[in-house]
Amino acid sequence: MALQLPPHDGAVLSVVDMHTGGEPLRIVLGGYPQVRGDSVLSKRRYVREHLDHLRKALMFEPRGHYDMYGALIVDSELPEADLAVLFMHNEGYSTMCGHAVIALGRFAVDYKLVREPRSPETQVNIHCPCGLVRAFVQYAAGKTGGVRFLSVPAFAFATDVTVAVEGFGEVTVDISYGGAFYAFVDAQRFGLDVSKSRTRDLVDAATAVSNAVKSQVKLHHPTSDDLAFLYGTVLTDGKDEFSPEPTANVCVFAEAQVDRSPTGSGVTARVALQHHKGQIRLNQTRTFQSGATGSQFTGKAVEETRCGDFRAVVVEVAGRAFYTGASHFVQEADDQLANGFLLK
Ligand SMILES: O=C(O)[C@H]1NCC[C@@H]1O
Repeated sequence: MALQLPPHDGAVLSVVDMHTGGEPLRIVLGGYPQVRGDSVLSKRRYVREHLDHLRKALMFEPRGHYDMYGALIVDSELPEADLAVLFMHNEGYSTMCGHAVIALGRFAVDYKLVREPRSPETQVNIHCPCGLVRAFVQYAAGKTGGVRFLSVPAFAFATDVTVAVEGFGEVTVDISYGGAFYAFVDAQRFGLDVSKSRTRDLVDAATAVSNAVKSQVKLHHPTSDDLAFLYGTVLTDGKDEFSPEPTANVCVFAEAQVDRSPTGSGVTARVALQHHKGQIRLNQTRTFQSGATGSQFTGKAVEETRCGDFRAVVVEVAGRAFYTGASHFVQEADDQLANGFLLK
């Protein structure tokens, strides 16, 4: 039987679903009204204020789930951008998402959002809320493959910051920026192992750290106040000194959401931190592994630069994304749960 839309009221939301290292990405193809704003950051504010019901419809149950992630493609104000994107998750809208950039790089080539694709790599300039991110998509014989991207300048914001964490006492964290701010802590501090412990225990510890940092540390970003918030906490295996062996981490972001991938923006921030501490040199490639799924990204600092007063680096992250499907989502006017719900 051919796919036929079921009875519905109102707009149909069409999406393509992908995953990068296990982390979902639901890309909106159609059904959103026009997103107003003269910059990507103002568009991010607009969707938060006017279109948040659509985020909930797509991210929450029954169409999504607690840990769903999405991308809405919008117009960019930058002439060099091929597309701009707003990221969405269980709590709102992030400023950077590496796993999404890896998926969107492929998507942009496959869905012809860029000029003629080139072998061996096609460049896709993706304007994220944090700034312009340059993605390079492997392309051969008409097929897209792995993606590497150069993110916005990343920097260590503060190291060895002691915060009082509810249930755990004083904890010393590092805070670093990779398009979004993260706190970093060795999971051993909580008697946990990022690859073996129960996800619920990792989430509880990471969430307690995020709450403490949010309430006790004032963040700022040189270019915009919209970027100055803590996105999450990355628990690590503590293996920060350079080694050819992978190092594992788990990222808990937004409202206790768990990244299945090694977290592209987290890897960016972690490489910046390692470079700041002299644990990794320019152009040394490190492998980062998700404690959740074992999936891997590579990361390396490729250039020293500045971001305001901060000494920063440009970090390259690489990984692979895959398609999982495409859907048309509908709502019925008399469905009391049509707007979505989450089980906590
Ligand atoms: O890869 C990343 O950067 C992201 N994945 C989910 C949380 C982060 O935005």
